[in-house]
Amino acid sequence: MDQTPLEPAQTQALTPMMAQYFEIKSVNPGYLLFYRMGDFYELFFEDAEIASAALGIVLTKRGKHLGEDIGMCGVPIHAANDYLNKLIKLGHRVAICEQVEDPKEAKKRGSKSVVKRDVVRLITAGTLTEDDHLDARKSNFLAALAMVRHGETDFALAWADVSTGETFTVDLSADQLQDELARVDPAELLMADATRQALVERHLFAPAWAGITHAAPAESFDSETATASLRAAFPIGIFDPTALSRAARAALGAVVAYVGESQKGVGIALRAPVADGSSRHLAIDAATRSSLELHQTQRGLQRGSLRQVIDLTVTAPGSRLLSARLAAPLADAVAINERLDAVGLLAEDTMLSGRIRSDLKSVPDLARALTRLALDRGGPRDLASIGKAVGAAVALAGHFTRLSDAPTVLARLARTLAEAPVQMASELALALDDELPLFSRDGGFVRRGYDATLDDERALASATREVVAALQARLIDETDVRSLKIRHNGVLGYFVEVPAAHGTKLLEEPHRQVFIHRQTLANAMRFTTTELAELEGRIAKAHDAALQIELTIFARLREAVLGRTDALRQLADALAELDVTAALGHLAATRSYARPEIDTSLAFAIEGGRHPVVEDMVQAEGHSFVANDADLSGAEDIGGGRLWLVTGPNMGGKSTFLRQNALIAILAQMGSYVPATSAHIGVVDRLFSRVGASDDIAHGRSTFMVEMVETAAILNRATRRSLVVLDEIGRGTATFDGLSIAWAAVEALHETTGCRALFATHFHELTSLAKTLSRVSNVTMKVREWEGEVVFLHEVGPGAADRSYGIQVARLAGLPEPVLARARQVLTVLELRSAGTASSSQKASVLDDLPLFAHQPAPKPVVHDPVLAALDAVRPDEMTPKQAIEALYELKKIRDDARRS
Ligand SMILES: Nc1ncnc2c1ncn2[C@@H]1O[C@H](COP(=O)(O)OP(=O)(O)OP(=O)(O)O)[C@@H](O)[C@H]1O
Repeated sequence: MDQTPLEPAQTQALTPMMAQYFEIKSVNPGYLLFYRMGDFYELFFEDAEIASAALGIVLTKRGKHLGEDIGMCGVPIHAANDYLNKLIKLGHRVAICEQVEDPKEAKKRGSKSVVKRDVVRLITAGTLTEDDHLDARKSNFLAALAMVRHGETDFALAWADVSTGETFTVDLSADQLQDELARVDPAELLMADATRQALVERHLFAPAWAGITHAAPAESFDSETATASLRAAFPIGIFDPTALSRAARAALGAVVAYVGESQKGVGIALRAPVADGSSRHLAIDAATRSSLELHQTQRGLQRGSLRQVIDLTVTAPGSRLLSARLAAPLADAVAINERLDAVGLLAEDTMLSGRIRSDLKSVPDLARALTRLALDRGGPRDLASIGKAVGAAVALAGHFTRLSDAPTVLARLARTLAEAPVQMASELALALDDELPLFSRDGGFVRRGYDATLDDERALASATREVVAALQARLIDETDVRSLKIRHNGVLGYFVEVPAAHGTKLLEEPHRQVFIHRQTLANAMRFTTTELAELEGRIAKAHDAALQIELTIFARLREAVLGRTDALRQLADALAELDVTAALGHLAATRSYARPEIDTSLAFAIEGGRHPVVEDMVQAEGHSFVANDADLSGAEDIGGGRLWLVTGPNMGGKSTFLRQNALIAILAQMGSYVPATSAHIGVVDRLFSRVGASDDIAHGRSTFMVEMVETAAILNRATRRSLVVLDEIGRGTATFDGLSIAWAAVEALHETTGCRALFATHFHELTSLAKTLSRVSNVTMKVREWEGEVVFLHEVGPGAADRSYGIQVARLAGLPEPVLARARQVLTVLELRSAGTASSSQKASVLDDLPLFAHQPAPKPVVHDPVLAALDAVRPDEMTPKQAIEALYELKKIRDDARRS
């Protein structure tokens, strides 16, 4: 244990340890340095201040540097993971600096010499591999954004989940950046300073990136250097870096460099990159993702998101794949139908899907275990996980044998499962014990009977323990101390212990020839003997020998596993895909979802559609969800898809109806059945949904400004194949401006874009557009008025609402009655005025008081009352009875006079 104090600097010279600290710190800028000292990681100077504040641990001092106190705080090794987790979640990066030699070696160089230390690993949000740090059901991506300029500016994004090895690249134009990053949702984003600056200048740097972005040196984005490093990182033959664009090469190069640097020479375990062309996917922009609450609600919660409702997977990798599919539904009818065929079979054959799901439950996270082994960070439990996964795959493959005509996807999965490396798995099952330690260095993980030499060494070790017992019995006999015991602890090793009362006996002749005193405690005395020391040596040797054999076996098994990396990765993919398929089948079967008909038409015909999340909530409250139809189907020859104008009262269910149709499109295209009785959807290329406004105060944009920027994006980017779902465009400004903008937007969507669209509005004037625009129809959310109350039927029917029932809703919300009464009064006059039937006195009496907030009830005029004034003047305590009677008469007289006047 190296506890060399940081001596107060008498001169400006550094102590050797501080010199070492500064040297290591200077090559790892931007990282909190966890500097190993004995059983602690210590942090110094500013790092200590940051960590103590972030972790709530005590900031102490340790010596001085340049006359100033050196701040210090430390975390114990055994609890370091928890502290690391906290720091990483707060966006910090940590360099782990270990002692890389035995302190005894350092001592040999002189008593003042410092133990050699080096950084063995950089821990950052995007490069985590341990289960302790990772969310099992979430991918953890490190992304790098590269920018190259040659006339036009090109961008590319590369991203990798270091824990599973999955790696992707995509080329992007400037206007795709925000959407793609919202899809990938990286834990850490790298870019060169110049790129960041250029993005900021062009208003392309999204505020959400600030917390996850780290600067990477420009050199690591060099596409030429990258070519060489990529060739080294990925096996030739599987991947050719020159097939990538310059930008993609640069981005991938930066990912590889950063991962390599973070693992400090242990190597990188990434899979051959997949070019993830965004044209394969249904494009969903960042605002749509957040408005539809796909992965989390707008308040950042999992509960209430679409994912939470549809994720019935039973394994963590399955859940990650489902999440990825939800983030990137397909845009290719053939591929979607292939997925649906597989889901369909499992939805119908509930026996089969039940068996599959029950077998999958015990399948461990193969991909992450494999990566840990590849990075030499894995232990016996990772080996066992792999064996278990292979074993389960074989059992799962068995379920498919009776299927004669399996859908393409299931047939492919069944083939991969059947090809699982069974022999390797049986070897693992033979070798590994049932109870396993976390680390191989702890030993005791090889099953008895697997290796004869190991069994011999173990027998020797336990035999020597029996010899210890025999020695104890002999020593008791020889000394006649019945309470003599041979014990063991970490400091002394084996020793003889006798109660204090007998200690002196052993210090005297003849026993002092045999017993060597080691320690005196309050009530015991400890000794050793030459024989015991020898025995201890033999036990340690046998134990060491056994451990060495176990480590060799571990290394061999690890090599065998890594030799099958490709097959195992494919197996991991297949298991995850099977889980997703079975989960979607289960979802379809248990929630009455229907298979959507997917083709390349411009159809969008939903019968009995439901909102998957609101349905759950409404049902939980004991109500039933009202299903609604939508038909936006169009055709090229009539100019495109249809546009429904949805009017209706507040709280009537407009937003729910709009959102449910967008969600049905997403579910259908990710290859899931949908909450409807039937659905026919011509593949949508882009989905835009603006339901529910949000401020972007952090970005200095008002609600209205955000709405206009987003509307502009839709009008500029939507195509005939798109689905646009818009809620109350134009409400954030003056009525006429808002109405005009909404009016023009509907016209543009109808005349120019021709996309399928739902447009909810409170501007009832818009409904007259249905008369002039051929593909526009009016629908309304039905309500019934009952005893002055409004009853929401949540039912969509043809026609236009004539009123919004805003005041009734305000009443439900608890607005004070006087305000409601006044609102009713104003509303009546406004309605009469717009109908041109208000009388002049109505206009004068109410409208003069507009705008609304000028209507506070006028204070009552202060009327001078002479009786009250006279009464005020009366001083009863100062009056005689006679005066009192006179005052009474006077008051009555004043009252009578006042009445007369
Ligand atoms: N189809 C439905 N069946 C049953 N309940 C529904 C249905 N649609 C909506 N609701 C219920 O009505 C509530 C209000 O719905 P929603 O937010 O869609 O109304 P809205 O018309 O958009 O209101 P606003 O115009 O005030 O935003 C929902 O939270 C839900 O509880």
